[in-house]
Amino acid sequence: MVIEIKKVSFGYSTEKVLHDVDCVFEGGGFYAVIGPNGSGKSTMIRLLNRLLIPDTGTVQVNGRSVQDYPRRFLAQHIGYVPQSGGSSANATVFDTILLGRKPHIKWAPGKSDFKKTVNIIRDFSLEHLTLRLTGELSGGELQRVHIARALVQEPDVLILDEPTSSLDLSHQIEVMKMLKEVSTKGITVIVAIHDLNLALRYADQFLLLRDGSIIAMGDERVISEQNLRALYDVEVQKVDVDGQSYILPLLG
Ligand SMILES: Nc1ncnc2c1ncn2[C@@H]1O[C@H](COP(=O)(O)OP(=O)(O)OP(=O)(O)O)[C@@H](O)[C@H]1O
Repeated sequence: MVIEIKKVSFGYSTEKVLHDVDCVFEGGGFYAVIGPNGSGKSTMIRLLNRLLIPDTGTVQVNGRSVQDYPRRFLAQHIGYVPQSGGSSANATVFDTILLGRKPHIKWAPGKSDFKKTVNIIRDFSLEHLTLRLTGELSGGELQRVHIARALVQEPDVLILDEPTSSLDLSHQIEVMKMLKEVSTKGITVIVAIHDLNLALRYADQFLLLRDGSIIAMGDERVISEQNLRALYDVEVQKVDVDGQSYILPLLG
């Protein structure tokens, strides 16, 4: 599934937040959207599944405007995990994750919906929490539950807004590895993320947003010292350790 943003501008009020944004997300890529606070990352990814509508320009899914698709189609094919994880009713972890199957269920969950739910719970090692209410979880546990719910939906495109923001180091790696794995199976993964080193390690395409405009897009070479200085006004060094690039901020 290919998603294309064509000459999109958007503002919540008269002031524009995105200016003439043009970019293509190809099927199976792992895209990291990077930029300072308020640069428009969340806004941009919310346009992809029609949570927001462009003021000008279009968002196209497989060559057709996203506005022309029925809601159910988008729910089946595009998964979205908002920044805060999204509100969920105070249901059990099991029911919350099972809800990810909702776009595929006619009137009641079938055997395969339960099986997929059990499998994803195992993949995320959430077995000990299945009967816990979501309101009783820690921020990181809840974030993993919401990512599991998005994965059980089996979308073609998975959009996540800062999916590792509440996670400890080992769970950050677990989640990014899992996203990498699903992208290798052909699912397009798009994450807004502040952690440049996690992005560099797992994503394969990078989109740099500054003040609502894309200043660079491409492979890991766009995460350059020069571009990061332009983005954050901070001096950094890009270093190589055993063939893997890392960004080292030079703290003043
Ligand atoms: N619902 C809203 N109503 C009005 N303005 C908004 C709304 N949501 C975001 N904005 C504004 O739009 C701009 C872009 O916000 P956005 O959330 O897209 O940035 P971001 O790059 O995701 O930031 P962060 O890294 O802090 O999450 C900001 O100036 C923000 O204040």
